[in-house]
Amino acid sequence: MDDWEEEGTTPSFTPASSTNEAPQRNFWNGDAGDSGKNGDTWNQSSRGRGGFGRGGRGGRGRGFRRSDQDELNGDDGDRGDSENGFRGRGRGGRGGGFRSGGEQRGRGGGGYRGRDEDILTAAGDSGGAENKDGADGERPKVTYIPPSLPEDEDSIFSQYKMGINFDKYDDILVDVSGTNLPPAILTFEEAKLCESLKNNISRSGYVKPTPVQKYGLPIISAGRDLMACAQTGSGKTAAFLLPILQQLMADGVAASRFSEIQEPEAVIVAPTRELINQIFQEARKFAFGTCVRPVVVYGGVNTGYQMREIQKGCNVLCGTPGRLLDMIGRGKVGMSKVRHLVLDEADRMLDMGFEPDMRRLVASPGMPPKEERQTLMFSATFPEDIQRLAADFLKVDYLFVAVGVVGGACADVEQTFIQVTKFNKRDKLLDLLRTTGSERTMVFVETKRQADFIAACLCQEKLPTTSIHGDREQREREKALADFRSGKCPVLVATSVASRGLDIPDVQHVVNYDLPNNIDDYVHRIGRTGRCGNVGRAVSFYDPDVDSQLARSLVGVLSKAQQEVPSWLEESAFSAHGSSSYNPSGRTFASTDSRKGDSFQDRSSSATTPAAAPPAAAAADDEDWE
Ligand SMILES: Nc1ncnc2c1ncn2[C@@H]1O[C@H](COP(=O)(O)OP(=O)(O)OP(=O)(O)O)[C@@H](O)[C@H]1O
Repeated sequence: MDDWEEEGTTPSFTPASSTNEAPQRNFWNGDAGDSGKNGDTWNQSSRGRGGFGRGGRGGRGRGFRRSDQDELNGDDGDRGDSENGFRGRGRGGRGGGFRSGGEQRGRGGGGYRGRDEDILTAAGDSGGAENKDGADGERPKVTYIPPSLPEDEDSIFSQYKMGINFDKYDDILVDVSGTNLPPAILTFEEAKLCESLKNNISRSGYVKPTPVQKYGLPIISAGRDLMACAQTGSGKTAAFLLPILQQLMADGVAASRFSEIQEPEAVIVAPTRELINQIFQEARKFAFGTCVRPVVVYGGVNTGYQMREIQKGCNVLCGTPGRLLDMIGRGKVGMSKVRHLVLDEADRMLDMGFEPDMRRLVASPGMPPKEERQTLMFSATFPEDIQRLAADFLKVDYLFVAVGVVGGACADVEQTFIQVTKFNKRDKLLDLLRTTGSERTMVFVETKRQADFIAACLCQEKLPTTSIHGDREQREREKALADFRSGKCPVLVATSVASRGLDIPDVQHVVNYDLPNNIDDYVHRIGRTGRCGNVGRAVSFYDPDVDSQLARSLVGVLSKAQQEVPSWLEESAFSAHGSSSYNPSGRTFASTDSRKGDSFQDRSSSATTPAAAPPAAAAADDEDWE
């Protein structure tokens, strides 16, 4: 264990498993840890931009830095079986197949952590479930049982307030491609939902559907497969939950305790524990008062507890991939009744980290083939290469819905950039946070240790701060989120583990202390604010020494969100990539169903509303900036 993480706490920052020495040192301006001088080492090890290229999927700057890899696979990856594990492409992961829990072997336990490295497991992440009752001999049994969820209606239906720009959703261009498109709905009434669902929708404060819901509901109700891309915070979760629940209720499914193996009708997967938990809570809300029972399984929580929850009856199983596969492997859930399979954050679920798990999931015993199930994919970003891969999981005639610019940032987020150096960024952060007062702010950093370090520094400066990252225990992660949500700690320092999907009310501000190394991550991170028609602000620290590879994509995102592009950023983009293909002018719309690149257009019809079809140059333009 790295001494960095062993001791000391701060008034409100208490990373129990990974406490650090920060309070004893003058970290803010001092020379410990990642400050200037030593920061060199720190930064070099953690910001190696060149590492882990994606091969075959280039062009979007989606390379993986060491820390990304670690974060992605260690916890963001959230393979229940491989927390903190290192996972590279094609590492074989779980060893495939479905063994019983007892047979599953440990993940190599322990791990090596050098001073400037995050955890690398000695034996990779092969095999096994996270909680094997100590079977691997080295990992302590996971005992954490999350607190019971509130049962009272007020808590269940606590609402995210619609913002002043909610009605502007109506102006966003929507492009649907594929054949035999079901007509979009304009109101929830048109969706022909059953009474209990309608009541739950109105109790949730939903008055009218967002664009992705207007198109998604009828498409899903018609039984079609769907790939949907819509901006962050625009209601994708309800877009898939409502029609699935409607279908289950119409079919009269009901949870039954009387079966040893539970066979859910719907399976939903998402890449992080917090996100899947959130989706589960949304499902629980919409299913309130009905016979449909959602259950959630994810890593970091006692497996026995989750098995007991499943055994109480399970119609909608929400899970992170590792724990879900573990439950299947243990024979606690069967897949033979699955009619709806949802991949939320689908581009991440099919990215290098999770693709093998997704393939295992669809190949798991009993899982109906794609022709016999409905597969739904949702995200705010959908790179073309991932779309092509996704087609393996979808029926040939799947529909593609693009709300606005595929991969575009939410226009309700005001994006600004500050040029920094590694020597002055901490002071800049402090200056910034001093002006934001008690505004709820998420600060994204690159590494887990950086998260602890910055959080400790901020606490030392009397800014109540907490942190979330993959080295924290699940109990701590959930506590950190709860403290942030409640406002006890209005600043949350996070790694990319918190970049996708989290829907936390009143986050006014996102700070990219370290910019991510790919543009999609940027779009998801800043999407933690400016949700559901609310406005938000994102401030990104741009260090020309390390961030220039992102400049061009950033200019593209800013332009397309009709935001001011700083001239220095434009220059940086220009010089980083040459002038021949540089085109900062943002189009207002681009449908990027990857099938349009080939002969698909001949086979499909395409509807673009409310405005005219995109200009023919749009596709080429899209290529330009990505
Ligand atoms: N029709 C609606 N009316 C009012 N509020 C809504 C509506 N649809 C969704 N919401 C609320 O908007 C918020 C954002 O929705 P959601 O989390 O589903 O966004 P998302 O598109 O999945 O975002 P992300 O891309 O970040 O995952 C939630 O609090 C949700 O309850």
